[in-house]
Amino acid sequence: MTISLNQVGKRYNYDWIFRRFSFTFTGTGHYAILGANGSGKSTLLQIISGHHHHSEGSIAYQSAEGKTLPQDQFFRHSAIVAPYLELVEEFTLEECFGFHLHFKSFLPGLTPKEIAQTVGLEKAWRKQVRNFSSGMKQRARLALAIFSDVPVLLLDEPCTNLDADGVSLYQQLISKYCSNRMVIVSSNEEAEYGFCKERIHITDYK
Ligand SMILES: Nc1ncnc2c1ncn2[C@@H]1O[C@H](COP(=O)(O)OP(=O)(O)OP(=O)(O)O)[C@@H](O)[C@H]1O
Repeated sequence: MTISLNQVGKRYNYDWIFRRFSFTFTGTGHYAILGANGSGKSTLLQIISGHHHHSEGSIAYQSAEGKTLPQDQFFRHSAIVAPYLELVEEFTLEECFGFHLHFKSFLPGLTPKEIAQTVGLEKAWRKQVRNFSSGMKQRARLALAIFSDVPVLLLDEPCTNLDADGVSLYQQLISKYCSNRMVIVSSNEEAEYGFCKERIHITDYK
């Protein structure tokens, strides 16, 4: 997968958040988008994911086979973790995973129950999401994204609400399941993006 941004800018009303952002994300690269609070990291990630529109410039997506993908098809090839993405509160974890499987498959070789176990949620299998702690919800979000069989992972503050064990689990999952996929992390925390060789400072594009 290749994601090419050319002179991309985003404006809210009269305020430009960033401008003239040109960058190509390729293959199995691991990228960190860095910057202070409010600098536009999440906004850039949401533009890449297609959740937000950019105000100027262009974005092109190309599959590994060299086919151009329309922006509205990119979600089929990517998975996102972000604090603002809600899980369905009425579902149990089992139902949550079942619902997710209508849209995306999990990586081969693991059952949903094994995935729940891997992220420490085996006891929550039949519990409604509304009764999860904030850290349990984050573990569920991470599981749904990292175990999705997609070539691109977009991670916005992926360790939000995780305890020390949770952060260590995140790092293990990244190292075990993400070496052969593109990962883009928007973060201020070294523990979240330490594995990313490529660093992008959003403040360079003001
Ligand atoms: N819907 C919106 N309307 C107006 N301004 C917005 C909107 N969404 C975001 N912004 C502004 O865009 C700027 C960038 O926000 P963004 O959430 O991308 O920052 P961030 O770098 O991810 O911050 P943090 O590190 O705090 O998560 C902020 O000034 C924010 O107020």
